[in-house]
Amino acid sequence: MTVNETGAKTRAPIAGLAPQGRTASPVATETVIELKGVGVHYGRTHAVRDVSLPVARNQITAMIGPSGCGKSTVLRSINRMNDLIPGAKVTGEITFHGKDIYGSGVDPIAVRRHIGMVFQKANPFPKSIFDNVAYGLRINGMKDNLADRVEQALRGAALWDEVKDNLKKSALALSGGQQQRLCIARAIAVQPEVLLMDEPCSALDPIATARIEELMNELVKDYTIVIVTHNMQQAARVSDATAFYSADVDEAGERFGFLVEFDETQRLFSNPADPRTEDYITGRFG
Ligand SMILES: Nc1ncnc2c1ncn2[C@@H]1O[C@H](COP(=O)(O)OP(=O)(O)OP(=O)(O)O)[C@@H](O)[C@H]1O
Repeated sequence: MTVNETGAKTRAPIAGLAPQGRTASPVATETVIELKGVGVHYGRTHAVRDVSLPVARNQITAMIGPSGCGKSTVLRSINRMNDLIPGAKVTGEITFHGKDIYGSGVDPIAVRRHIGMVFQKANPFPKSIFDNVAYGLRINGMKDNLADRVEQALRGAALWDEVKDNLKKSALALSGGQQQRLCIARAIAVQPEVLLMDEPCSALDPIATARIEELMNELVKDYTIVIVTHNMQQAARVSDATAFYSADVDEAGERFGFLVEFDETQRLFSNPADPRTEDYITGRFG
């Protein structure tokens, strides 16, 4: 991977993105997840409207945009985390390998096992390092070779060398960056296919942030990643595709978020199709 003058990384282009594919919903050939006309209500508020985009396998898809435009809301809809928020309702369709994750009979817990999540603030359980990583394995009945699985997850999260002699120590004694990598280990322990990351570095210093970004570049070889970030430079550095969201007010005076543009990261940052994207990435927004 290299970084061009816009700061955007240049890895293999997203399969299937046509050169003229400048619409909000270009088609990726190796689509793992697809959002089609997705909207999210919180009670009577239609907070996010009509989002359509594909998420390509073994790519990092970033979601950027101003505060309150619905990035986290959309992210949470991808593994049914919004189900846990009273009054939240998702409309439209979200497919995982072509299957509607909101279809009747689909178990949201099974969805979350395949599509894991890492949150903004590291949230280890008040348990040992080992038990944090083993937690999901135990509740998912993946108890065979538990120690090996925990070790593999900690290695995968680039934390093993730092904690291997202290696995019984409380996870809460780790630094913030280590705690976030522990949460990544906990998420990957159950071998999901997709990792959703909601501003995973926003509480971290630049060194810990760089380690997580490095780690993402490793993880994407095995996982498909969707990241929400406030940090445009981070989106440019780590992602392959970027979705830019914004917010507007409808005729009834209600504020709502929507997708402005989705494209390969390099192109979105160097030659955005929509003037609203350009205003945002050049700092002229608002
Ligand atoms: N649990 C909730 N209950 C009610 N409204 C919510 C809830 N979570 C988010 N919202 C509303 O949905 C809209 C989108 O919020 P969301 O947090 O998804 O945006 P965001 O782009 O991720 O913002 P930020 O960058 O500040 O995290 C906002 O108007 C917000 O107030």
